[in-house]
Amino acid sequence: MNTINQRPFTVFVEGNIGSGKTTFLEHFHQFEDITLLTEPVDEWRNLKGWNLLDLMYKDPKKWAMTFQSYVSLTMLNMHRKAIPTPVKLMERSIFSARYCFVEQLLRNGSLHPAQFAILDEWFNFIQHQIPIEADLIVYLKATPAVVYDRIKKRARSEEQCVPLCYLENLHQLHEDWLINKTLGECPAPVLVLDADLDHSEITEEYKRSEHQILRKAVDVVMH
Ligand SMILES: Cc1cc2cn([C@H]3C[C@H](O)[C@@H](CO)O3)c(=O)nc2[nH]1
Repeated sequence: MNTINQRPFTVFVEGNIGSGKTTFLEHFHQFEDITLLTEPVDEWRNLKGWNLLDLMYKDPKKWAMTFQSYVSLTMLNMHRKAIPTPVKLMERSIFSARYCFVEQLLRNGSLHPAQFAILDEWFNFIQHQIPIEADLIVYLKATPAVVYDRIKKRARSEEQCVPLCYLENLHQLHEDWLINKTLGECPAPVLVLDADLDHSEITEEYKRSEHQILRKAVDVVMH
């Protein structure tokens, strides 16, 4: 790849909590031409000793603004990270931050409209000042009841209080953003995978995206 000015083929992996994004990314560890950028959850769970994720879930009205402003900073860092490979796979994006999570927190009253307005201004500023491009969005589409069960089994402590209705709302926001195109802008073509499939069947489903992603990687490398 011409590393001077050509950007890598960039894929955002999007989906509800528990839809299998980390598992999907791990499937691509086998390819050396792909750099994987997983969601910086550990940074959100320990910023100078503060677990912002836990604070947000425990008292969203008080901490949602703080948490989402830090999420946006860490996601921006990931978008801007220079990588040596022809393909970059990123877990979520500043787009899902804005159109799924921040939107949800406004609608459920955790963000005051004035706080939302500030986060939206930052999102618009970033959009205009720092071009964030993507070539493909892989949408791990899952049924809310399925991800609810997975979250219980995964047992990430901060998430045990997440109710099914939160996941249903987040699911609908993903659908409106990526499928119905009635919410915000969709920055790339969307490949939908059936994320309800369990571990044994999901590898076949991943292979469907593998072809699209790797073929594009060859294009990037060859031109
Ligand atoms: C971009 C973005 C990711 C993201 C994740 N989360 C939460 C959902 C999960 O419980 C956890 C890890 O994805 O963080 C959030 O509240 N707001 C977010 N915004």
